[in-house]
Amino acid sequence: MSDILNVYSEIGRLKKVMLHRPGNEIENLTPDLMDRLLFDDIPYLKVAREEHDFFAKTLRENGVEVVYLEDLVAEAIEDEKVKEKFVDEFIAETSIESHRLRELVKKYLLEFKSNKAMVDKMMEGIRKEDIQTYERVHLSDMVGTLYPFVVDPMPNLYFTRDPFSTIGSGISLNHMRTVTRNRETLFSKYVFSYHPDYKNENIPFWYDRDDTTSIEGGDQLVLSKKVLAIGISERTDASSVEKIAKRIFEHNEKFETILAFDIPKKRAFMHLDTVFTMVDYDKFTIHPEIEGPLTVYSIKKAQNNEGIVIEKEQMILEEILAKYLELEKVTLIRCGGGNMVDAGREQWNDGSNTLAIAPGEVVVYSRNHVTNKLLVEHGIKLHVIPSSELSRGRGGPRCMSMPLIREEL
Ligand SMILES: NC(=O)NCCC[C@H](N)C(=O)O
Repeated sequence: MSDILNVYSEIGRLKKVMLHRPGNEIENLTPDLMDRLLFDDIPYLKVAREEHDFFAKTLRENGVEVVYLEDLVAEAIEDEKVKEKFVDEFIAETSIESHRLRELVKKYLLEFKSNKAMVDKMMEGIRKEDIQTYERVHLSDMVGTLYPFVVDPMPNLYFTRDPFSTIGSGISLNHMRTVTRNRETLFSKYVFSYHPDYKNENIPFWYDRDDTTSIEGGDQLVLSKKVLAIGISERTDASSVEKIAKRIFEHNEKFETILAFDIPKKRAFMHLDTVFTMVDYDKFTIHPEIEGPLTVYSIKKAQNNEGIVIEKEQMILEEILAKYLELEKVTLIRCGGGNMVDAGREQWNDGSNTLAIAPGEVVVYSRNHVTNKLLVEHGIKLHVIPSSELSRGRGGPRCMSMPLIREEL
């Protein structure tokens, strides 16, 4: 077992997890930007942070080591050359066209007192006035007059689940559907390429941010050491699932089957984990609205070890899961109890997006009381966290966490 990265299930006791504490990027979210930056409302940062701190405390109190993305990135760029390369790449991925402004932004960033302060600023976004105050320049000839930012904020960073995922002892460094979220993956690239904990570990990358088709972490579920589930969704292309399957099989990882869940392409169901999460060995939450349209394909290594074989599964979901997880029976716990009104409301606020910290033990949002009651009735132990502001970004406890190490089952 690797003690660096080890995730062979969704439910094994969580030992180490990566989070991002919501930062000033939330204070740069404006109504005009919400659509492009994938928010439906503007969270109140002070309360979002309190809620997030409660989440982190809940995890720590249950024996989980919590590390923060922003700290790992700051530690990864200690070497001055790496730091400069990082800043150059970051700037190359902004929309700044003027050479002079690029140089100015580079100088501005490199003059921050600490790496951590610089990284926080990169995440927060750079307003025009930040640069104007720093150096008395007139920016209107360089960037659109009315647009307030030189560099856009990245408000989705607190959803650490998506830009990369730990799968087995490797990493899927994802290529995201949208420009705004793809920028986030640069931070993960530097963590796994340059952080002292990871740089000499020969970590296999199952996917790379330079791949051309998209795949996001909310669609990547590790059901067991033999089975992965990957959503084909609003954010993940079918061809990405085939690509990652080939790479994982070629590397002789333990996984034998990838179940591709083709779900409706819809904002509310952007990733598989917004409608389906594992809560115990044989229990899952599910949003009832996907059960009708859902099609599952199994992907396996070809007999001669060359390529993959894809088959459409003909059974109902409970039977498919029972077959591949080698269980007698699987129970699906329906979001909102299957009532259309409760299900719709609670799925929208991530009622089916639970984070398992041990078999039968999950973190959930307080607001989804109908689904939470049902989980308890099914014998699941709940760790309930406040959820007024965090939920405005359309993600729940699983979306806000990236496991690095889980105990093997
Ligand atoms: N795994 C997840 O479902 N993550 C939630 C991501 C929410 C974010 N606002 C997004 O649209 O990407």
